[in-house]
Amino acid sequence: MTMKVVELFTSINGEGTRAGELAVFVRFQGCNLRCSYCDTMWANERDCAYTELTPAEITDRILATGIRNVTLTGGEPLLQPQLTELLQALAAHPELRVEIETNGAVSLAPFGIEAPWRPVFTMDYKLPSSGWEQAMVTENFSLLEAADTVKFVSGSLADLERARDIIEQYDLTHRCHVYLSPIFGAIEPVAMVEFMKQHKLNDVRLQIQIHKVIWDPQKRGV
Ligand SMILES: C[S@@+](CC[C@H](N)C(=O)[O-])C[C@H]1O[C@@H](n2cnc3c(N)ncnc32)[C@H](O)[C@@H]1O
Ligand SMILES: Nc1nc2[nH]cc(C(=O)O)c2c(=O)[nH]1
Ligand code: SF4
Ligand SMILES: [Mg+2]
Repeated sequence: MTMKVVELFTSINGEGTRAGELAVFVRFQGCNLRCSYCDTMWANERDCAYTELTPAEITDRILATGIRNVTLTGGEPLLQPQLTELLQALAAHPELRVEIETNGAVSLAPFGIEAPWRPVFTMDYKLPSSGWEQAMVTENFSLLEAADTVKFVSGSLADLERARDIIEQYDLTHRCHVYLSPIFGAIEPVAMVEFMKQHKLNDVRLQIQIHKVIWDPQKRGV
């Protein structure tokens, strides 16, 4: 069995707790959502170009880069049937730090909660602008740990209000990292800072996708 890889590249991580550090990215094909703002919609299409690789081959390619931070993304990486096998193969190399970007619409329960190969999760909570809030699996919040992150990608004040409600309702700042990130180009970051100040959002971080500042925002493989 193989996994569908649409991109495998090294860059700086533009998002999350290791933003600014080098990371190797593995982007998988296919997603169960179609967020209005998705910047990798091409990777979601069934007929997009992908390479079929086994977990062992992906592990070899990651090791060959010499980079220790690994980000598994997509598309939606939790939909790959061999993900657990890949996580187990990567865990055999303890120098690797593995993180998964996931959309909040797939249960985290099968993915290594309490297992030695558990990765760090960055989980989105899809806000109204995405069009997919109804798909959120809120049971996932109780499976998150201190090293994990919940990210709210926001495009309006209504989104920010909703994010604030969810942070409060699930007491997220006491559970894990909490990030607000603008839908690129849709909302002025300054408006997000004003919102944070107005509501005294302690322990919440604003995050801007660094790679879209460094490179053309449409550029792939960076
Ligand atoms: C492309 S998704 C892939 C992983 C997974 N499907 C998810 O949604 O988390 C990776 C991250 O990019 C974010 N993202 C996608 N399009 C964006 C945009 N236009 N502006 C800001 N963030 C965006 C997503 O919200 C998610 O946090
Ligand atoms: N440089 C860079 N950093 C990223 N961090 C998360 C990404 C993603 O698409 O999940 C991403 C990405 O696409 N590029
Ligand atoms: S869940 Fe992630 S990959 Fe899927 S459409 Fe939304 S942003 Fe794009
Ligand atoms: Mg991206």
